[in-house]
Amino acid sequence: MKNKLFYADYHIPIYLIMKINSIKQPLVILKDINVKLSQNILQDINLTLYPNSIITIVGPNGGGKSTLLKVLLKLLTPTSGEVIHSKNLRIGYVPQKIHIDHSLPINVRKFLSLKKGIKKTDIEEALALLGIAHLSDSNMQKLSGGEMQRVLLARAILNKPNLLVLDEPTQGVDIIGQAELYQLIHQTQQKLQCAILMVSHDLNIVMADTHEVLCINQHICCAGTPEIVSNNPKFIQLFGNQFSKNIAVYTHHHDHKHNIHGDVCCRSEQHFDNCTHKEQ
Ligand SMILES: Nc1ncnc2c1ncn2[C@@H]1O[C@H](COP(=O)(O)OP(=O)(O)OP(=O)(O)O)[C@@H](O)[C@H]1O
Repeated sequence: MKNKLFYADYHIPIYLIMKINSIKQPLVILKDINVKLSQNILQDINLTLYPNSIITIVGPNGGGKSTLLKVLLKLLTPTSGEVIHSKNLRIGYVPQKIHIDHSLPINVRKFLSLKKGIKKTDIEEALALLGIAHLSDSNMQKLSGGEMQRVLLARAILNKPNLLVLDEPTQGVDIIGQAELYQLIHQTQQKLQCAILMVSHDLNIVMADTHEVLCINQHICCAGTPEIVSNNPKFIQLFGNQFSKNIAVYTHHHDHKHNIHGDVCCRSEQHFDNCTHKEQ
């Protein structure tokens, strides 16, 4: 069980990460994003992504998660608001769905080489990193759900991204395969030292490696560490108490908070509730 006060495997306290982030240049800033199509899809979304951060987006079906990713990727222009990309931003994207024309047989190597400016060595490296070198001559149409997701992930890392955007990366993968795939995503993040923004319904699996959870239902309902979000009444209202309890099994219960300087404050429950320096 991981101690959620610490960042990934490095045992760096989260308050320190927040301090470090404050001096890092953001990769992406979303400012006051609103999307209105036939109805309001997203309202007043503000989000800043920093290098190496791992953020998981959860929310009900139709809550606007995929739309938010499309806005961030500049595939969809928001009705109002601003999307700012850093100059050095390199994005790798795994979409929720991909259409492969069954009348055009294509093998994995050829599929990966369709991406512009990609060298043979980039493809070999990506296949090796994701443990699918043996699939390089396989027909795309014949891949299993898990193999397909690994190939899509391989395609997303061909340009050595510093931000990986994943929209439900375990679609069509069985429960054992899901845990393996998330582990692979985590290893890939460590290897590439990239940030991850991921939509997932499997918060109980991904939370150990997630720094921040955003719960979205048109607007940001709640945000924070998995522990904070899973205890938030708005999250419990959306996902139910049992889901929240399942997540809580993985969390570290602590009786204090740190103020913005990293000092421990508010030890008792009562002080905690009244504390003006709660972690956000
Ligand atoms: N092009 C469009 N025109 C009109 N409405 C749209 C369009 N694209 C998406 N929507 C609507 O926007 C809402 C949010 O869709 P979105 O796909 O972002 O939700 P989501 O949270 O990713 O859902 P899910 O978890 O089911 O994948 C939905 O009600 C959807 O029907």
